[in-house]
Amino acid sequence: MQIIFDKVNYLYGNGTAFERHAIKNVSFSIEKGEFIGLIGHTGSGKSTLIQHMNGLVKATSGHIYYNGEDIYDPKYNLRQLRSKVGLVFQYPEHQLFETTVFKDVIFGPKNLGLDKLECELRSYEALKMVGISEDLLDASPFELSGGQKRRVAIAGVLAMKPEVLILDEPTAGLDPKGRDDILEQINKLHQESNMTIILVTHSMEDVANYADRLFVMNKGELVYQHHLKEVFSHYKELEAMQLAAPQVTYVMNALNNRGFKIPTDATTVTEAKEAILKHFS
Ligand SMILES: Nc1ncnc2c1ncn2[C@@H]1O[C@H](COP(=O)(O)OP(=O)(O)OP(=O)(O)O)[C@@H](O)[C@H]1O
Repeated sequence: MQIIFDKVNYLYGNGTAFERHAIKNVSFSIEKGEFIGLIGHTGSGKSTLIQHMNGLVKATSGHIYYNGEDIYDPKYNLRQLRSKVGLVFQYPEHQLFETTVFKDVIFGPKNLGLDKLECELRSYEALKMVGISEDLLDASPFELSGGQKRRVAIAGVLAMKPEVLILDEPTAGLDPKGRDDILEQINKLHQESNMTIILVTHSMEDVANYADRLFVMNKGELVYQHHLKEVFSHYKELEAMQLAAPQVTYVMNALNNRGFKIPTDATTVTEAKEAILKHFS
């Protein structure tokens, strides 16, 4: 699996008085098994960018390659791309509509035209992956808690067996426990099945805990696409984009500025604790 964007531009309302240049000359590649955190201020273009990845939105100019194939080639099978690149929208539970949890999850694989047994197996597997227990399979999705509903919605995408899972703000509106549960499940999927994950979030702490590389969007441009530690070392530039590094980056830099020669690249509380203990022992 590989996704390549080559100088992609997108204009909403192209050629009209309402024209808006939402994606500006964006180029990158994503390899199999990466966990990418995608961050950026409101309106920076994150949602527009991810909708290019499964062909929902077509670039105004530029090229996108999936496994080396140009997705804008007239012969390219976009339907197949959509089953390989699973997109979980913000508040996906708003799209639950079936009478039972199981019927909702099996809807996607059925739509792919797979045989009944395969659809059922995939649905059981997907529900297991997101931690929904068997006693809930016949429940109405509307009887579930907010976190459970969201997990059912994610299972519906996983049942299509995507190679890439893109999640747009999967923790929005959940309580702290619901947030942690969802992120842990996503991380487990990444670790156990080496699934490529693209996580859109406003939380630096979330990306610091889980992502390998960080994509930072600012006013339609992709300004960083590096390893976490590299990006957070530019915390002053991030602030200028109305973003911030994780709290520990500030603590470590403040300690350093006061003469404690501690490495400043810790991104999680655990790493910071270890660096501080090492310094003082
Ligand atoms: N349907 C649309 N028509 C016109 N302009 C749009 C449309 N959707 C988004 N935009 C504009 O395109 C730009 C990028 O929007 P986008 O939703 O991709 O940003 P975002 O980073 O995902 O924001 P958020 O964090 O609020 O979800 C913004 O300036 C937005 O106003």
